[in-house]
Amino acid sequence: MAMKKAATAAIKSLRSASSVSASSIFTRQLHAATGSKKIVGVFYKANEYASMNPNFVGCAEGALGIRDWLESQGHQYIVTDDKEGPTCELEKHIPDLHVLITTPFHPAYVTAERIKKAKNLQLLLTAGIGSDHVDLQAAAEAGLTVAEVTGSNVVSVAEDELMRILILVRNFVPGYHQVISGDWNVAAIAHRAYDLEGKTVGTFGAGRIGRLLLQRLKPFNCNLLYHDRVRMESELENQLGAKFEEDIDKMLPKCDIIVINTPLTEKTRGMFDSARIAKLKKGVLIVNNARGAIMDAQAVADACASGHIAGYSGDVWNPQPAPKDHVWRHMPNHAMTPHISGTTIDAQLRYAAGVKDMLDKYFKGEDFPTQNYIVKEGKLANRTAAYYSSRPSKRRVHGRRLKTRKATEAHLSIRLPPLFISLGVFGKVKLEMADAKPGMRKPVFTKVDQLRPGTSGHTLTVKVVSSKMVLQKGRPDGPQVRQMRIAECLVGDETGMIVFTARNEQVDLMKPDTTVILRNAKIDMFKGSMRLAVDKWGRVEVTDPADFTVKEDNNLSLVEYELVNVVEE
Ligand SMILES: NC(=O)c1ccc[n+]([C@@H]2O[C@H](COP(=O)([O-])OP(=O)(O)OC[C@H]3O[C@@H](n4cnc5c(N)ncnc54)[C@H](O)[C@@H]3O)[C@@H](O)[C@H]2O)c1
Repeated sequence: MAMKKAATAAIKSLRSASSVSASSIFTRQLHAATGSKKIVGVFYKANEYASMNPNFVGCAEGALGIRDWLESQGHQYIVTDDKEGPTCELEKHIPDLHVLITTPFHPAYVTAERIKKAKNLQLLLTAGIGSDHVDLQAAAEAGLTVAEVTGSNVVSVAEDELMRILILVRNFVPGYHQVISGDWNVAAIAHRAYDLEGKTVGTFGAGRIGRLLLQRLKPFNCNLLYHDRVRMESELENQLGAKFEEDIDKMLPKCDIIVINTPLTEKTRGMFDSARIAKLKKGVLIVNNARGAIMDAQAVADACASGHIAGYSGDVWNPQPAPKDHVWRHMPNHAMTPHISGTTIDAQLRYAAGVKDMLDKYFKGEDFPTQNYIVKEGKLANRTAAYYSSRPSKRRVHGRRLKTRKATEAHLSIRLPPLFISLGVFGKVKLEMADAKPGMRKPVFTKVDQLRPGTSGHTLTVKVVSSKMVLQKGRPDGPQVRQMRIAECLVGDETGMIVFTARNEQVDLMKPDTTVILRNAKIDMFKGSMRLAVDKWGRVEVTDPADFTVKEDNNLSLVEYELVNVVEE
């Protein structure tokens, strides 16, 4: 009950999300204090399974594989699964912890009350995606930073959704039970088993997971629909073969299968109530790996009982762990599991790497990757404010300067950069953030004019046109431990030119007329324009001179982008 209240409060309190202003809040400076930190992690306990796989880092015993690393730097790291009630282990550490790492799979509900008690708290990290278990408004008011590992388990969830669709369409679960119980009754399965081909599948939400699902569904020759706050670029729509539906209530009744892929917000909480469900096709199948509370639990159970919903599958519940008497455990035609889709071993390694990367940046006073912020030092991140805003008609997106107010969303890359993590005894593991594939991925070379805001993971061959040192701190033989040098370089190929920000040793490589390969480069925005950079996950390599002439009259860094309001109809 307490957990339910906390989650409700988290969303309710966001009603005034857009009214939180930097001046009205008490900001606990994220990077102000140095020295030893007390870090607490709350993860599910694995007991006898903990030692079965050295890469099982997502459990309490595995502790994200960062214990040795943290302790070697003098930090205190406490890990528990005990998260409920006034005497739980987590509660004991609330008054003096600096960082709290939580996960959606075993959510520690971070209520306003807990935040108030946590006087030293600076940073809340979600190992995974979805921070609705945190009272974000209270976190913002306390000046905290909340960040998650955006993109870390999107492939895991999209694959799982595809599996659930097939399980429901084929009426798989009763067949499995027959085998276990010694039965053999083909008719009991076959009378309601179908092919996926030719069915209409609609996703409510087409962000990272929704798009990956559409991509995976394309070869099945379905009729693919999507509804989202913002329409994709038409090129991406064509690639995915999906049709945009502006009105959710016009899309839903067309669907044989509905998949939920939006966050839980004030707007999506309880959206699928009995009235909306009544308007769905009789016999509809629903897959929901997004959040349990997007559904009215009883309405779903009733519709499963009446047959209006012919099958419901997902891994998310409200609350979690689901109580033994949760109505979804006992409704007919369900294929529910505990919250597992986003915590495959591959996903664990990715979100562990993401958490480690953010902690490292936190200790060094560096910013996190922009897309990870949910609340940044007391201010709701743009994305959060847009999703959670109580004003239904507006959304801020990053887009090219547009003549009309109606914009398509800037390309949202679903290819995220590779991450490397040193996992203590497990050694160095190569990780791909979103499109994980075993082994090394062949780099795909990009041309300069294909670069877009908000993208990363680019590999390009460019010539250095010019290089100008803009910052130099510390001498190699000086008292500072670290030297810092930054040069702004113009680099380009036959399609265009862009400013590349070179740091430290990179500066030495960026000599005019040199040809370099920039591996895993990313776009940073500086005063509304794009700049290219290569951080520690990428590489700058000098290569053989290229034979192209740089197209100097197409300087992408001179194109100004702005945040535009997109009016939803
Ligand atoms: N089950 C799991 O293990 C698991 C793992 C990861 C994520 N998730 C859930 O999936 C959700 C989606 O993840 P993602 O990475 O695709 O996020 P995302 O931010 O990339 O995409 C979310 C999409 O939902 C859209 N949206 C938000 N509010 C909307 C509204 N009211 N109406 C229409 N569209 C709306 C956004 O525009 C965006 O395109 C997460 O928020 C999380 O709750 C679950």
